[in-house]
Amino acid sequence: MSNEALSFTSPGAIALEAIGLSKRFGSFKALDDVSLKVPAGEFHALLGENGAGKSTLVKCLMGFHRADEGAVLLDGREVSVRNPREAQGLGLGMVYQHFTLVPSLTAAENLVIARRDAPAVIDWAAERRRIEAFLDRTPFRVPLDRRVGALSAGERQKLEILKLLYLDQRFMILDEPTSVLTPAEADEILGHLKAMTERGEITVLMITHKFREVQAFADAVTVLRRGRVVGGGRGLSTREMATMMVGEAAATAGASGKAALPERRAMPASVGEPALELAGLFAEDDDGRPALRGVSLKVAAGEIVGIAGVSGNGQGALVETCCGQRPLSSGQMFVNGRDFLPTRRAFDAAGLFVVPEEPLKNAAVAGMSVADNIVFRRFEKPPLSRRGWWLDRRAIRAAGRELMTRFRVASPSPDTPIGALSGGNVQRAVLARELSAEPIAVLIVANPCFGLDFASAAEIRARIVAARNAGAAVLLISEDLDEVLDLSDTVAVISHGQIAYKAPIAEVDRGTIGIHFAGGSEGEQGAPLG
Ligand SMILES: Nc1ncnc2c1ncn2[C@@H]1O[C@H](COP(=O)(O)OP(=O)(O)OP(=O)(O)O)[C@@H](O)[C@H]1O
Repeated sequence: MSNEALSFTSPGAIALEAIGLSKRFGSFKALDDVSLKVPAGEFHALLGENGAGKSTLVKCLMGFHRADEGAVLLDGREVSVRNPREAQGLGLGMVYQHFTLVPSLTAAENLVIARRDAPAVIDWAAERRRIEAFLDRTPFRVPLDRRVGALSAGERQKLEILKLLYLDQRFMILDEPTSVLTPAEADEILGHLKAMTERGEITVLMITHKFREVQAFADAVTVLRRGRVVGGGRGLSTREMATMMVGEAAATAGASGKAALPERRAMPASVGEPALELAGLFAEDDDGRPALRGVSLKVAAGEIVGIAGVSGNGQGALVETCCGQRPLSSGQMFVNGRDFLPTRRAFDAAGLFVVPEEPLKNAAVAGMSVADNIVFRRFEKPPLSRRGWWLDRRAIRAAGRELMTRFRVASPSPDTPIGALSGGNVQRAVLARELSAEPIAVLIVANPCFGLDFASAAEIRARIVAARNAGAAVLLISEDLDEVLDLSDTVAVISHGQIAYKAPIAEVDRGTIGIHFAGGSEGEQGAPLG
């Protein structure tokens, strides 16, 4: 396979240098003269706020995009990477935010089919020996015979990395590799990678928004801002990195992620009907297995109930059933004491708003413009439409533009298809649509800050608390335990499709939550808390 191409690089870690890379999308310059040097065996972090150009840069390195200008050197020799296959042949591999494994195959089968030189007729016994010998040389352990669909998120992420190592990728690009992991899983995986860099076996370039990980694992950082390199180096403090990313004033407001939270107004003392009540929800996943097994929960007006848990314990199904995207096998949902059936009309009548996770997939139309996506829920109402059917394009554009400014959605124009925005900006646009409505009686949000840079995360969390202060009942479902602990009045843990624990925030301690997390998803060894 790649041996020929790899022959000019040294046997261990590969050094990479990008010189003066520029990339335009139409008239928009996503990368402007970006240079980056990652010596062999370095663990290098790539930072930048949402839309700064991080993904564009690594996509140019991996051959998904062709840079308009600039050069890439591997071990000092210029290479031309025209597509990801060529990147693979040169020893460049990438771990994506989403998993790329085949869920119905076992871990071992996934490794075999990943090989570019996999034979048409596979000698499974020989392959097995080869994989076991390979695994002996790596620190990562995964159950080889288990179907990937039954692996925990941590095990899947290890397998993604093993796949690259199996393919002899010795320059590894990681795009927010820990976003689906518990802090302990993240530390384990990054710790192994760090040790491998120290032994000179691989080089790592990691995109992350987590300063803690940068401080703990990275040897050096490069910071991008609006498509340009604005700083970097070794031994930088969190504050120095934050300032490079967003500028002095914003860094002061948001570096801790907590500073910007508005003061909480006391919850109304009279506890009448809960604004949202879930009563014994049962639902199945796509394979007909139980996903929700009797979820019951009440959320009062002016309260945030935060549901924590290890990824894959029913969070997705819970949000989907509340949105009407997954049928209930049994159970009932009440809003303000009335039976609620999730139809478009019922959402508006009840003042119920939902921000699901992966908003581009679940809450936006990728090919439609940013402005249209933002005003989606108000199309047929004045002033965006007259007599309920005549759409006023100019008013839609103006309303879209106004919300884009308020929620700081960075887009070349209101007419740009939302699918072309960076992940963080899609998130902001969907939040702009759901959080700008008045009044919000019930707000359901899932992983609202997933993939957001620290300043944006602080801003979004502040908006959620503001909605609560204004009287909304908020159901927050988040895999970020710190987020749940920072925002919630009441904390619950979901495990195996059931609410395993629930307590007011004042009575919650991380140890108790850890015990309830530990019943986590299949294959999970418990999910210790960081
Ligand atoms: N295919 C494309 N067409 C048009 N514009 C694009 C395209 N891909 C990226 N962009 C724009 O380039 C800019 C940089 O996007 P990029 O995805 O590289 O940012 P990022 O730093 O990775 O952000 P995030 O942290 O939110 O993932 C954004 O303004 C984005 O809208």
